[in-house]
Amino acid sequence: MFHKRFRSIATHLVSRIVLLALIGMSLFVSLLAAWEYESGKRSFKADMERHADSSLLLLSSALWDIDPAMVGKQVKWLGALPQVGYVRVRATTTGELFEAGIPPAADRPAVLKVDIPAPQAVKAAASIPLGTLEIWESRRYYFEQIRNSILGVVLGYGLFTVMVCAVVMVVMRRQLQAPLRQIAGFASDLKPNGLQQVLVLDRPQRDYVDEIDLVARGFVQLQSDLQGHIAHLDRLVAERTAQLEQVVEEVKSLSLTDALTGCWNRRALDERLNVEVKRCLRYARTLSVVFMDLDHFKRINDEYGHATGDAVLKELALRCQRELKTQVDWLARYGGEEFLIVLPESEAAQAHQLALRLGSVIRNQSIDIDNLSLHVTASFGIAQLQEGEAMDSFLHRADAALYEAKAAGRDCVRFSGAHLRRQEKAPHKPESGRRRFRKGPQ
Ligand SMILES: Nc1nc2c(ncn2[C@@H]2O[C@H](COP(=O)(O)OP(=O)(O)OP(=O)(O)O)[C@@H](O)[C@H]2O)c(=O)[nH]1
Repeated sequence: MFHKRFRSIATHLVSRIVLLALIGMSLFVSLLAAWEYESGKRSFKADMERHADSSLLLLSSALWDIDPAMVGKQVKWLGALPQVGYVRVRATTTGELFEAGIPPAADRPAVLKVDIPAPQAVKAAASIPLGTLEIWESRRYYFEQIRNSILGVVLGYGLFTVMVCAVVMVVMRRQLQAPLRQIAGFASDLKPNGLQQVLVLDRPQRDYVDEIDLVARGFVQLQSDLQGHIAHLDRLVAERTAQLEQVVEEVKSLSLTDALTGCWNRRALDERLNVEVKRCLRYARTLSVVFMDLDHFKRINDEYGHATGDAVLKELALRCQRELKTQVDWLARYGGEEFLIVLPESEAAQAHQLALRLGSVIRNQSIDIDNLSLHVTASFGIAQLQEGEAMDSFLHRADAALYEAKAAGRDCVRFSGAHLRRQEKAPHKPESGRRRFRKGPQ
């Protein structure tokens, strides 16, 4: 997920503390060095004044007595002081020079320069000074002093910084890093179906809350909100799926149902009859169909209008449905004013009985629409499925039988097949214009 290297907050914080400490220390050390140098110079001068005071008496009498050994000894003693770099005594009368230490650069003035007066006892006789005493500081000594002082400060400062960093690391690890890592691990392991998991942090009980507790509390809230949201979405999906299934069912039903009469349409007929024919052929079951066609329906349309024709068709389908007593028989609108009744497990004789009954119902019961009382008749053609017969041929025979019924003067029933046709009177001459077996609705 992340392509950058990991760097903990504690490390970041510690590096910042170290950087800050270094900057602070540099400033502090610079100031300290300057201060140490100045104060060193001041204390050196005071020191030298003290030593000069104590040496002046000795130097004064030594010069007066012209005792160069004593002067040299005293100069050596002064030069041996660790803070003194160079000491020089020049005798005024003889011009003799006594020195100790390493001579400084020519342009460096002496820190202390004092005249050596004549001893008290002869002061009146010799009013001019017997010589001059000059003292230079030892730079090396003072630089060492400053270095030692800075080293102490640096060590102390460094030690303090290390301790602060260690404390920060420990506190950050315990208080921040460990719980944050735990929260991050919990979050990455969280699955949509495991939102009820509870985040438990390995932290001691305390009587206050901190930022980590707030994050953990936020997590609990987020989980609960997500659970609620998912549950809501699940409900919504279930609701929508049910609605969709209902719509699909309705569409399916509409696609298989005839809108006018409510019985199966031609499409459903083809699907269902095909299955029925195959089933009967495989298990050697009987299957019969009855083609039913209203007689002179065109006249009704022509005389009373299309709407009346529709009402007649609806009524015809209704009467048909009422006569189909068993659950297995079913009715389909084949096209126009033509219907097909499918009778599984029925022989032609049973289909005949049904057709006669239906014919009688249609003939004898007027169809009342508004103020009209219409009397209609229907013709029927029957066929029983033969061994190994295809659906088309089966329907074709039933349609041919209907054609015969029409030709025989209508309002009658005809069978397909010579042996059965004998049961009914031979057909009359067919009327011209009667349609033949069709593959689809007209
Ligand atoms: N009202 C209405 N009429 C329809 C519908 N479908 C087909 N028709 C009509 O049904 C009539 C069928 O006419 P024909 O095929 O000549 O049949 P017929 O007048 O019944 O004559 P025969 O069948 O020979 O007795 C036509 O006038 C079609 O317009 C429909 O859904 N509603």
